[in-house]
Formats: sequence, structure tokens, C-alpha cells
Amino acid sequence: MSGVVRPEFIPAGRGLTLAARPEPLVFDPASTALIVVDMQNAYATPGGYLDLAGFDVSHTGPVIEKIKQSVAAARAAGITVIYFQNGWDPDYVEAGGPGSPNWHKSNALKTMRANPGMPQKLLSKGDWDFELVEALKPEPGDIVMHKPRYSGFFNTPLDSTLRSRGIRTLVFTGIATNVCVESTLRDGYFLEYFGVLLEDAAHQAGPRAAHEAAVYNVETFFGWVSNVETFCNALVTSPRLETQQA
Ligand SMILES: C/C(=C/NC(N)=O)C(=O)O
Repeated sequence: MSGVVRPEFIPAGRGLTLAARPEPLVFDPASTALIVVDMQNAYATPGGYLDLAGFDVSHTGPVIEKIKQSVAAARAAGITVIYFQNGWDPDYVEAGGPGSPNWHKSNALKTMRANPGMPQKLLSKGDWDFELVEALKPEPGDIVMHKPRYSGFFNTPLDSTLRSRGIRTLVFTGIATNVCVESTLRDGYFLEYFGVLLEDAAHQAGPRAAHEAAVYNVETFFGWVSNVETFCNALVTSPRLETQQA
């Protein structure tokens, strides 16, 4: 195993070690956020957008449970929890018109155009499809952010919110591993955030190979990969660096 990565911004004597691939990563709960990407009915519930667009959502249950565990552990450790909700205003102005690639590529918009008989409400603010799944409701102190495109950094207050809190490490969960999760983690990398993907708390849109490819990309190029049990254990049992150094 390669050596432990210890980001320079973590003050001496602080930090927990997270077992991860390609190497362990030191993180400090005070400068870490847990990002829950788009755990909406649209992406995780039968009858929601992905399901209606022909993507398989039949295995999202265990992922919801894993996210629930990671959120509980993060909250208990004082880690900031940020929930994203993807979508647009009911008139779809934020989605962009034919001059936007989003209008042409969004499978939600394409599904509605192809099925004029279906309620034209996919990913629409205020509708059931847009709502977070029942099992993952934010609690006081959690942050909820709307985003209009795949990346959580685009046209949102994410960067300023993180900077104002001194947060530099982002732990990612949610759907879809290969779309919004990977997009946000990648943009975070370019903005100097350390990104960690909890691989069992994320689910793909498309074939399983899409999830695996995203995990490969994160592990090899953009960040670190761990899992929920390891993350939760690190928060309660990881020896503090000061103890290790003593
Ligand atoms: C396919 C898709 C993914 N979104 C996401 N949350 O990763 C979409 O929004 O159309």
C-alpha cells in the first residue's frame, strides 16, 4: 500500500485516517463535508424520472440505507451535511431551451417530450419527483442546495459555502455515480477540494459498468475511494494523529 496522504491544511496534531484506495487519506471532521447528491424520488424511487426513462432503479434501496448510515455518523462527528436536489422551476426556464445542450441531453426533458401524455413534471420543483426520498430527509443544521446542472459547483453557492466554513475535504454519496456524483467530485478537484467517494453509497444511471468506471476514475485520477463502514469506523475508532505521533 502507498503512504498515507495528509493534506497540508490539516493542522499538526489533528486528523483521522480513512482507509481508502489508492492510499489512506487523513481528514479532519472540522474541514469535511458529506455531500448527498440528488437522493430524490426522480433518481431512487420506482415511478420517478430515471425509472420512467428506462434506467434500472431496483437496487437503490441498499444505497439509501448506506447513505443514511453515513449521514448519521457524519452528523454525530460534527461534519457538515449537504443535500443536493437536481431540477428546475415548473416552467423549465432554468433547464434551458434548444440553445442549451441540457435541453438536448437531459433524459428527463427528452422523456417528457417523447411522451406528451405523461405529466410534464419530471425534476420540477414542488413536484414529488423533485423531493428527496422519505428516508433521507435533512435535519436542522444540514444544508440543502438546488442545482440546475449535473455539477454541484455550477450555478450554486457550494464553493462559497464550503470556503466560508473552511471545508476542503468532500465525501460523496448519492446518485448517479457516473453523472452528478462524478461531475461534482471532478469540479471539486479542479477547485482544490479533496474528494472521497463512498462506493457502496452511490448508484449509477445505466449499466453497472458505468459505476465501476466512475469508481476507477476517482481512484486513479480525481480522488479516493472508500466505503460507508470504513468511513463510520474512522469517525469513531481511527487513532488521532496526535496519539499516533506520541
Ligand atoms: C442521468 C442524470 C443523472 N443525474 C444525476 N443526479 O446524476 C440526469 O440528471 O439526467
